[in-house]
Amino acid sequence: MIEIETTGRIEASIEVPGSKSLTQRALITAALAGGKSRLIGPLESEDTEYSSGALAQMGVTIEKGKDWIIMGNGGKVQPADNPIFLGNNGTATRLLTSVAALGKSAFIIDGDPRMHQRPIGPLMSALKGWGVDIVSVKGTGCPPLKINEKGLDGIAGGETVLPEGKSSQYLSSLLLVAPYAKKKAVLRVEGEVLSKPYVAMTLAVMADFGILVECSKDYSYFEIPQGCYQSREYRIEGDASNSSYFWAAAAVTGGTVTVTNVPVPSLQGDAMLVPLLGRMGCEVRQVGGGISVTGPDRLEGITVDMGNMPDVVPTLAVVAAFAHGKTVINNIAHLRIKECDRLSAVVTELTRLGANVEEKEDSMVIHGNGGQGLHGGEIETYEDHRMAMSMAVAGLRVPGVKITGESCVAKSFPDFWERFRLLYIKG
Ligand SMILES: O=C(O)C1=C[C@@H](OP(=O)(O)O)[C@@H](O)[C@H](O)C1
Ligand SMILES: C=C(OP(=O)(O)O)C(=O)O
Repeated sequence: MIEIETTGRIEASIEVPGSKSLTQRALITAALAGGKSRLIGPLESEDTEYSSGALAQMGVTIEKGKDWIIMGNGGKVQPADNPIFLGNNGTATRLLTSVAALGKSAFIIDGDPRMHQRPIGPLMSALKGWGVDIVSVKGTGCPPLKINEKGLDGIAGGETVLPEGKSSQYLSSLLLVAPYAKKKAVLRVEGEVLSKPYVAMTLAVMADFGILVECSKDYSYFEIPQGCYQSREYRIEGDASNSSYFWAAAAVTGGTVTVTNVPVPSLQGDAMLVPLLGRMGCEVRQVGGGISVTGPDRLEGITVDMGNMPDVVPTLAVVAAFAHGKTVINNIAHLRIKECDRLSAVVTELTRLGANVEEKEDSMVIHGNGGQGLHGGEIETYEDHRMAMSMAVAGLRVPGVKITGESCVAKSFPDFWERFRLLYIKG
């Protein structure tokens, strides 16, 4: 357990580790490329360890130093001797399922008990439409999965339908492997696509590695050309989701924090948290290659649709607890299928600290009164890194906030606590 210390106005400048989403995408495109790629500034964490380990099981050579060197296999995925275990890494589970489907042998994709509750049925259905043999072992539409048990070979391609876009990871997964289908791949998506900026990020990384996808503006239709990714040197942006805790620290203490390595514009949709902090009263500026946030004397509540940036909802909710007036966060039902049921967890833990918060089916309402009446407490983190990191921000203003299960930050930000401590321990 960690107890956070309260502090006055924070003045800090920080370089955050590389983006989890970009690292995993670039790993996959580099692994499927022909030739040698170099990733500059990749994220070293539990989740990226799972992804790179899985790709190594599929025969890809990855040398990890400060940069990562990847020898691409040109799309020739090798058999894995053992099941591929991905913990609670939703991104890798969804993205690498399709990579395994490119292989000619059987694969088992598995994860931890929470991953056994996180759906993947819509992706399975779309892959079946491309001729892939894939089953959910327990018949739950969740992992573990068996792929290619009948000895079918690769992805046939043609047209398929993704029946639901509640996780953008289904769509990213299909797009990343589609160039390697035997016939040109076409993809139709039914229903609203949530977390859209992650799809844009996938398309951008594919383009950077030489594959240009044609699509409709609303992401309901895609045509993916056949081809092979081109190996290259690729620089990973700092992680915007993980920067959010530092920007939020500035917002709630009335100080200034500059994150030096999340650029404007960023490939990461979560960088759009910054304008939301601006709407709440913060001053936001582009500084060199980074973004600076200064907290105001008085934060104001806002109404916002966060369907496109689920991972920074806990951060905004914590800031809202220090604002004046009501903050309504809409369109966030997909928070319920993350590392934990994050919608419910955020409401429960903010309530534990004395905040007035309502949980609705797909939204939450925070009734802020400038942080008055908030008090300390032992925060449960539900093995969810974002719960731990976001609730720590409250402890900068409220005495006695203790974070239990703090090691869960290893998923995306192993040295988070060392860096966060620098905000309140001086010298
Ligand atoms: O593609 C990605 O890298 C991610 C997509 C998002 O998931 P959903 O699309 O399931 O909302 C996000 O929550 C996750 O942390 C990373
Ligand atoms: C939801 C997250 O990750 P994933 O879906 O990859 O487990 C996250 O990092 O907040």
